[in-house]
Amino acid sequence: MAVSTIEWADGRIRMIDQTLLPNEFKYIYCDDLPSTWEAIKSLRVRGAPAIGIAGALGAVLGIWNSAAKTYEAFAAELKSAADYLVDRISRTAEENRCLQIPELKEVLLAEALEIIAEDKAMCRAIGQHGMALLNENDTILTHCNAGGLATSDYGTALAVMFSAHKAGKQIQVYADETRPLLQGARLTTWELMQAGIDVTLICDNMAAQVMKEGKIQCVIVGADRIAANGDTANKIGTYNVAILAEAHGIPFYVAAPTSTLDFALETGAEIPIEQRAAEEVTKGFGKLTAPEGVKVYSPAFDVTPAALVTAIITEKGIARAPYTENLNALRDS
Ligand SMILES: CSC[C@@H](O)[C@@H](O)C(=O)COP(=O)(O)O
Repeated sequence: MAVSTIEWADGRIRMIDQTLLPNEFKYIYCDDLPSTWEAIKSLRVRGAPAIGIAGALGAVLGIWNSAAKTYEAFAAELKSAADYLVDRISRTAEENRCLQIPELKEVLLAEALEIIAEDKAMCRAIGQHGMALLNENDTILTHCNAGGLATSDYGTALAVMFSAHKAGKQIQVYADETRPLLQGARLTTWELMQAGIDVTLICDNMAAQVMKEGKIQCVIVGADRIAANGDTANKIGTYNVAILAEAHGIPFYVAAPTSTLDFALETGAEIPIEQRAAEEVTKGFGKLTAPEGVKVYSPAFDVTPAALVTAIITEKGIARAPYTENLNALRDS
């Protein structure tokens, strides 16, 4: 994407308010921890990598106006900010505890900016590796938004499409709407259209029919967490798509940075699933679409079993089953 999803702007965090897209393109500014937390919680900034960046910049924000005179007082303030949001910044502070506080603030900001730079490089590398899986004139189905808006600028699943398109490959994309918050409809189609990529929007429940009609050559989705055995957590509905892809003999690819791999988890059964508010289902965008008071169950993510994943595209290369060995080898490469 040409626009920057999240960045540091003179002592504040500037981010695109993704809840307003595609109707309104607006930057918002967070100048303290509560506003940063609110932005993450309300999905103004969303997608695993972009949330990580918001956490790192938020921790810096938490101490930017600190009046602490000693490292100990400064570290206590940073800890309460970083505990809440992120830990890489805390480690950096500990490693630089000999510095004067003003210098330390600059070191921490540099670390947060380095996280953004790493994220950008990671996205580009995923794109380069992934585009080798695409053939001329392929149509790809994607779910949710694993694009520039979910990272610092190029995305993971969408990075593959951006890279292929940039390299001159003719590709088309079908984007699942992605109930209940419509990240596919609002964000993925918007990003792809901005890039000039041919995109068609479908409701989630149309994917089987579209596959049956032979319109899809592969599925590419992002991931929020991947267990050691390759089980993959991503936006709710991803598992449905994987089952449909398997039933139609269509390759199902996951694109994610190696930082998404969590080797502490043997399988996806250990991944906790966030529950979201009932109103996101019954009143998503203002209008009540179910009887008032109806019971709602709304898991935000699901876990696709590794057996349904054809390959995992990372910034270090592409891993295939058996994932436990191959992901390990990739991480250490
Ligand atoms: C590039 S990250 C991929 C994911 O974070 C993405 O597909 C997803 O599940 C986003 O969910 P969201 O709730 O919008 O943050």
